Amino acid sequence: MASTDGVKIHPAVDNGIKGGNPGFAGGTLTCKCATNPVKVRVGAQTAHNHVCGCTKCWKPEGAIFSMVAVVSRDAVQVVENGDKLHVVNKDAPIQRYACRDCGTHMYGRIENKDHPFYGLDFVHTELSTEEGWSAPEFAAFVSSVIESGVDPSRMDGIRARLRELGLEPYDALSPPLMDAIATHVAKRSGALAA
Ligand SMILES: N[C@@H](CCC(=O)N[C@@H](CS)C(=O)NCC(=O)O)C(=O)O
Ligand SMILES: [Zn+2]
Ligand SMILES: [Zn+2]
Repeated sequence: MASTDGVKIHPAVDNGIKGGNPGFAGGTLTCKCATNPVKVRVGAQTAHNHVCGCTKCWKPEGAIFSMVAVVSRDAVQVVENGDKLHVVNKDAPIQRYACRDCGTHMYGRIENKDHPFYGLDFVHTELSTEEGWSAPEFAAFVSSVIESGVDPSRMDGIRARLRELGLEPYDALSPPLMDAIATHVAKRSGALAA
């Protein structure tokens, strides 16, 4: 068994995971700027919260994983200092709106109506002080942390720690989400009845 001593994943999970509150109805995300922070109101509970090891998702200082959940785009509203937001990469499927001053990603949006997750925005609920957001359920794109410079020799310990936290590690999304994507593709191609 690989040692999990001192393996850090993300501040929101490193000391144990707090359960979400099903009745929770949303809160406000605030960027890291000391003055004039960007504020984004998320007016609903999130779903499919997970930690993501990919290089594209925003991570807090020192973390090797991001924590990211989805919510209906209709529930997401920029309420303060939206002029500071810019899209990190206009060509990516997920357009991530980041604060120009502190770099925090405030929400990610899909504009391609054919994308399996069209209609959902991606948000980092740790940016809110409210409690009750849906808890992370699994770990996605785990092998991708190597692309950010994590030594491959650390992977056994990282996967063991994720399992210890109850975050089953996958190298893409979780099987139910991968199945949902494949079903969407098969219905579009006609391989499955729409
Ligand atoms: N190995 C790649 C994986 C990137 C990736 O596919 N990320 C997933 C999970 S967030 C995705 O859906 N990306 C779409 C996007 O970045 O727009 C990396 O780490 O950069
Ligand atoms: Zn900022
Ligand atoms: Zn990601």
